[in-house]
Amino acid sequence: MELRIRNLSKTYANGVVALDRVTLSILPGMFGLLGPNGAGKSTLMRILATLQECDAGSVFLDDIDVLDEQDEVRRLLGYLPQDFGVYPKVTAYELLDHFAQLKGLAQRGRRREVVDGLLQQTNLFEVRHQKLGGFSGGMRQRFGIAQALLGDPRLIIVDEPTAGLDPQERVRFHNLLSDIGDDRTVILSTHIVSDVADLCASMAIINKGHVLLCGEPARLIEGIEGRIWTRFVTKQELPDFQQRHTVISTRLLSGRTRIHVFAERDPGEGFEPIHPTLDDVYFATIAGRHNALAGNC
Ligand SMILES: Nc1ncnc2c1ncn2[C@@H]1O[C@H](COP(=O)(O)OP(=O)(O)OP(=O)(O)O)[C@@H](O)[C@H]1O
Repeated sequence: MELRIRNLSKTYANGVVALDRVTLSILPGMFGLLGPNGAGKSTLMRILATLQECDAGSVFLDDIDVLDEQDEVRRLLGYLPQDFGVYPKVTAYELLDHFAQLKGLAQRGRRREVVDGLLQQTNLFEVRHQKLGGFSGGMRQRFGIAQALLGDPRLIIVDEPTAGLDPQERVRFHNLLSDIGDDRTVILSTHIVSDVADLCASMAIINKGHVLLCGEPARLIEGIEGRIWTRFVTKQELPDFQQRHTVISTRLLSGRTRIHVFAERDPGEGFEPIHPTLDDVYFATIAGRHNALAGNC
């Protein structure tokens, strides 16, 4: 299903503008919503999940008015919130079975089939009789996906799902998300660039409530080819380079500081050109240096 968000705005009672005329079109497949903490991602996800009201704008899922026809949307929606809590003293099977009942799966045999199927799909079948309190972060997140998939939703929203996962769990979780994104619309909100680079066919970067950039990751990377330059600097040299160049990122590499700068032409001073990555797209955009390619959001 296609999700069309138009001029969506939200200001909290304390005056914080969390979303400012956000406009995005999201097609089936995996869509990455990338932005730093506080960018407005969770606010947007909660509004799309019908859990929070906006001040202005419209959202349509095909021809369903998301802001108005909430029951209809909830039937089609799976949501994994950022702060997904579980009851520590019940088992994975028991809690999923409980959620399935809440979703309206009344018939016991059918419910068992669905619950077993989801536990298998999320690789939790072997541990289904263990208490959720003993689950690792990765297992909990996979359980979160299992509950989000109840009712076979067409739109799935996952909010910062990989934060805190170890590398192995992250890969496992990525594989799971990639499977479910095959035939559904999945929105992945994250501040981790590699989540989007690994998984998403299309993406947007959001900061301070504004959509700064959107498009296909590969195209966006092509768009800054030839404009990212790198060199090592000492810690003492760094402030001077930051003053004279548009330094978009600094990273320690084997104890030395490697900087990336955004520049239309060779900045000299020993800088070398490099092939950009999605990290460079992200940091250049957040630094306010790269919004010429906003594309058709
Ligand atoms: N209930 C609230 N009342 C007031 N301000 C809020 C509320 N919820 C969020 N904010 C503020 O709105 C802005 C956007 O927050 P939001 O949680 O949507 O961002 P985010 O991109 O999801 O960041 P994070 O990853 O830290 O959750 C932030 O400045 C935040 O402090």
